[in-house]
Amino acid sequence: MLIRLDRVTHAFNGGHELFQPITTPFARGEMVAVTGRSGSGKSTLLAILAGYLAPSAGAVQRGEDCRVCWVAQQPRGVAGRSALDHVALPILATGARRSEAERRAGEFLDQLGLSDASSQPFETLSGGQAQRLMLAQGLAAAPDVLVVDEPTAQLDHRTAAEVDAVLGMLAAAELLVVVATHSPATRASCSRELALDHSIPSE
Ligand SMILES: Nc1ncnc2c1ncn2[C@@H]1O[C@H](COP(=O)(O)OP(=O)(O)OP(=O)(O)O)[C@@H](O)[C@H]1O
Repeated sequence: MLIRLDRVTHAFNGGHELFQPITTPFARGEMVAVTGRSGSGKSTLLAILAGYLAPSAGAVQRGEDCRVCWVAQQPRGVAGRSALDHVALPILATGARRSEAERRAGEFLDQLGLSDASSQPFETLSGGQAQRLMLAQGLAAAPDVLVVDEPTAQLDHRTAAEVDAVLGMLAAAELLVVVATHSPATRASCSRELALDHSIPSE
């Protein structure tokens, strides 16, 4: 077990609880979809899982040395820097030599089908390539848990399908992947779903 939620929910600033209390374990190799209408608390739950936000109710248990990486909804990168540079950065941050960091970054790019875009500047990547680059960068940080917020929201059908396939592959690599999504296709590629639809009304 990597993370366990015990009767976790959240209310901002003394307001209403966003979703009914959740009790569930999360293990390696799982790919969990967090679903629900807009405002149901998907991003909030991701932030709780990532440890960025303490829930207003319930308890979160996290395995020792559980490394979490957050992949944001909007790909963010540095114009003028190559795809390879973006993935090498978290590896360099661990103290690796540049040659070693670039070799390993190349492997992550390859895994995500981005080998051909390795030397392309960030701003020339397509939406799908940029989203996959964010996943490659997240992986390069060697996390146990990859938290992914709406990875396919901005993508066309075909590119979204590519990203969904990649997410499934990551979970198969013994990571825990938790993905907030509105997409039925993304949900279908997950091993289970946490539906926040039965949220508590504000009245
Ligand atoms: N820091 C905050 N302070 C107060 N309220 C917040 C804060 N962050 C989010 N909220 C509110 O909490 C509710 C849930 O937000 P959240 O972003 O978790 O929903 P979501 O399900 O991810 O929505 P979407 O699908 O639109 O991304 C919303 O009503 C939002 O306005």
